[in-house]
Amino acid sequence: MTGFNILIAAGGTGGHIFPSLAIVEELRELNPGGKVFFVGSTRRLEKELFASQKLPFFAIKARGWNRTLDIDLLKALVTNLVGIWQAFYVILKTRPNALLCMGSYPSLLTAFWAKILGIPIFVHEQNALPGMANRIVGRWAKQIFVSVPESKSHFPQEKVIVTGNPLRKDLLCWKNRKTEAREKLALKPDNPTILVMGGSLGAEIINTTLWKILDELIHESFQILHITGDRDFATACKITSSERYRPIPFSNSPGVLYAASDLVICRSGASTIFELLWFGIPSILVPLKEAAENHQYYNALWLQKKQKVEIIQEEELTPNSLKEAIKKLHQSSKENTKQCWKDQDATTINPSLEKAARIIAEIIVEDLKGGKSFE
Ligand SMILES: CC(=O)N[C@H]1[C@@H](OP(=O)(O)OP(=O)(O)OC[C@H]2O[C@@H](n3ccc(=O)[nH]c3=O)[C@H](O)[C@@H]2O)O[C@H](CO)[C@@H](O)[C@@H]1O
Repeated sequence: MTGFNILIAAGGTGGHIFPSLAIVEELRELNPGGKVFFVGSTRRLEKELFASQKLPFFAIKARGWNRTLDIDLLKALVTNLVGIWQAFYVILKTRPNALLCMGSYPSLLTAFWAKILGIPIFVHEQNALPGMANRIVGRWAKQIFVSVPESKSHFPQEKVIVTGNPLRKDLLCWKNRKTEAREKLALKPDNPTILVMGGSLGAEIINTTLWKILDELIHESFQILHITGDRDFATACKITSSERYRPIPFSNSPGVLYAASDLVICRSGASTIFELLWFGIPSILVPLKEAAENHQYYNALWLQKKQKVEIIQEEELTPNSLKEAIKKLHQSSKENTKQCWKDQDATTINPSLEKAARIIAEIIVEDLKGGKSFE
């Protein structure tokens, strides 16, 4: 038995890629001798991420389209025509026994060939409101894994399994380790600590609003860990000389940053939401308004039902509204428990988070053992 070739289509943003990396960690154990390949978009994030993990990666062209007859539709058509042949090349080159689609347009183009060639397709959807690519691919899929039950109704029900959202081991292992995390980061052990981040690409609007209240926060003894994204990092380094402010361009291991923090200010992409749930950290969420069909807002509402969340819509994000939200969460934490800012450890709200990657990998491998392969 030499193992199976599995092709994972995950592109565009970290939100599709990071859960797939968690699944790969499990596939390595369950599918020894097998190979995992990735196909995604031509963005820099993917190339760098997969190269750093030494994972074989193919970049193909793909993009979404408007449903109106205009020049944009023509451009999309040309791009996707090129992409679809690139996807065919990837399939020929990797000869996969199965395709796992994590969402995004490259996965749609790759799934098109898998469907024609009879390669079993699996889908994982991270968001409460599924994206268009996954909604289409879901019709061709053998099994659909979803992070939350709320997205079930958008897919053929009989194929759906609610698995939770796969999180990387390197992140899972930092739960309930605040003291150690602060030591590792050389932070003060008792000062309230805020982690500020955008999605996988950073968020300019969050960065600039934070900078306007930074002096006040520092003065009130907050320590701030700020993932700025590459673009704003140089500016962030010049904002203050206070050692209570730590700008970071991007972190390959955000687990330690979450673990050290009492409050997170961020976007509400799916992976971020589940990471907040895992750590049980109160958060201020600023949903990305231009995200398809406003799905980040629905992600934020979903988390709000489970734990302390203040939602600030982009048009309402001002230095004042941000300050008020921080004050509110800080205050309520202090009232709830005297220890709160020190040891606000998560209760395990969703135990499947720990197992999501394993469950998905197991189902795919077991299915392949019983099924026929593409040779
Ligand atoms: C613009 C857009 O359409 N964004 C979508 C994209 O989000 P996007 O990739 O921005 O956001 P997610 O919250 O899903 O994922 C971000 C991931 O990046 C990681 N991270 C971030 C910063 C850092 O320095 N290091 C690091 O590892 C986070 O830990 C997290 O795992 O995919 C998500 C999942 O389909 C969607 O919900 C988002 O709406």
